[in-house]
Amino acid sequence: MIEAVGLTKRYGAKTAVDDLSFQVRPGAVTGFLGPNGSGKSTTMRMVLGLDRPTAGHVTIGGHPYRSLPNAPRQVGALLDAKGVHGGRTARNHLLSLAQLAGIPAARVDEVLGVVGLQDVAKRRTSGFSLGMGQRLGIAAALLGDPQVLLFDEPVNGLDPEGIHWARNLMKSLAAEGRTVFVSSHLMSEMALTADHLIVIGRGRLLSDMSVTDFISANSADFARVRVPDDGPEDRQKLTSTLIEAGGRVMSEPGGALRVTGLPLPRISELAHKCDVRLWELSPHQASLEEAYMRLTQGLVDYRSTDDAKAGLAEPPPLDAYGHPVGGHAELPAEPLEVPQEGWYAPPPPGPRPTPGSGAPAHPAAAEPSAAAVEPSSAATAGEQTSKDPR
Ligand SMILES: Nc1ncnc2c1ncn2[C@@H]1O[C@H](COP(=O)(O)OP(=O)(O)OP(=O)(O)O)[C@@H](O)[C@H]1O
Repeated sequence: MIEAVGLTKRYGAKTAVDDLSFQVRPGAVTGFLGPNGSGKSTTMRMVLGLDRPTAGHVTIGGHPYRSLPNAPRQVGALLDAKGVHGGRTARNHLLSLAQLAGIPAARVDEVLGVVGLQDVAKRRTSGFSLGMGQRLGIAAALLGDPQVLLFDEPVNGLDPEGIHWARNLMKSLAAEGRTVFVSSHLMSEMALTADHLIVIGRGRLLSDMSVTDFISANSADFARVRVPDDGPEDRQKLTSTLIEAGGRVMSEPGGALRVTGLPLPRISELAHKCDVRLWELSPHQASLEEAYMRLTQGLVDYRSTDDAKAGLAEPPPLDAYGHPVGGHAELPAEPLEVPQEGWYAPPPPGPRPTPGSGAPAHPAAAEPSAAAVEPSSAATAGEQTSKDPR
């Protein structure tokens, strides 16, 4: 088992990992998710003794990596598939790692077969594709037949067949009772591979639960409701009615409403009761990808200014004037004031301005924009390949 307690890493003013506590158990694949720069690699380097924590500690089987007897036989890791000596053949690269760790040469041919590189074993690694490099890194991690395995973005560069293979490999390693800790940006991939998820953002723990719990907690059914475009008052009236009936209502980009907590027939009934015509009433399920993006929203360091995925972000609620208010996902529970005039030019928050003061020209405009340790092996895990200049 890997156990982190209060794990913290600062680089000058930058806190890469912030008071992180978690356990990674044997017999399961644990996915380690977070946006770019959220601290996944730094955490893995600290697990492998390549970076020294600023505070807290992390152990494998109760010991810091550096105190483990014959660590390469106990822990295998793929951190950076590019960290291979390009002049060596794949086989020689693995042989040198095996020799350093006292692993018999026969194991090299075994792992080359496991990762499907037996036919290119005598080729220099400088000519390897990204996917071949990843496979070589995975072979290096498996070399010592370790009980604990860490893989940093192992499917990076793999083709669909390779991704499928890597997924099955992780699962079978876990089924053998090993501890498998895999980082990824891809929620969709982790949902298929992992049994347990640890999600971080800006170095902090956001979620630590089984995939099953994550699904039931995050992929709630919802209804999409749309009223005619020329009926903003109807939209408002329906929103108030649905909230009064116990529903949760959120604005979606494009003017639709996302309703949870009420079955479709009840929504239809309520719309009929308050005399609002519907253009759309359809059942949906929030995807895990969407749930993950919502979870990490606001903790993403690098995002394109026109990132289409920003559209998946749940928009904050709107106040009575159509402006976002902080904090909660629902529209305010109080019935909303429906301005009798000027709906298309709602006043900004604060003191009410005089009409025509430059507020958004349409309710939608008032909504938010959418709302290895050298291919790493156990054999090399103790080497100083870290960015941390100690
Ligand atoms: N040696 C270092 N010196 C200074 N800052 C660093 C160093 N290593 C990492 N960082 C910073 O720490 C933060 C976390 O980086 P890290 O590589 O751990 O994130 P990550 O989640 O693995 O990102 P990615 O998914 O992009 O690989 C980033 O802001 C990064 O710039």
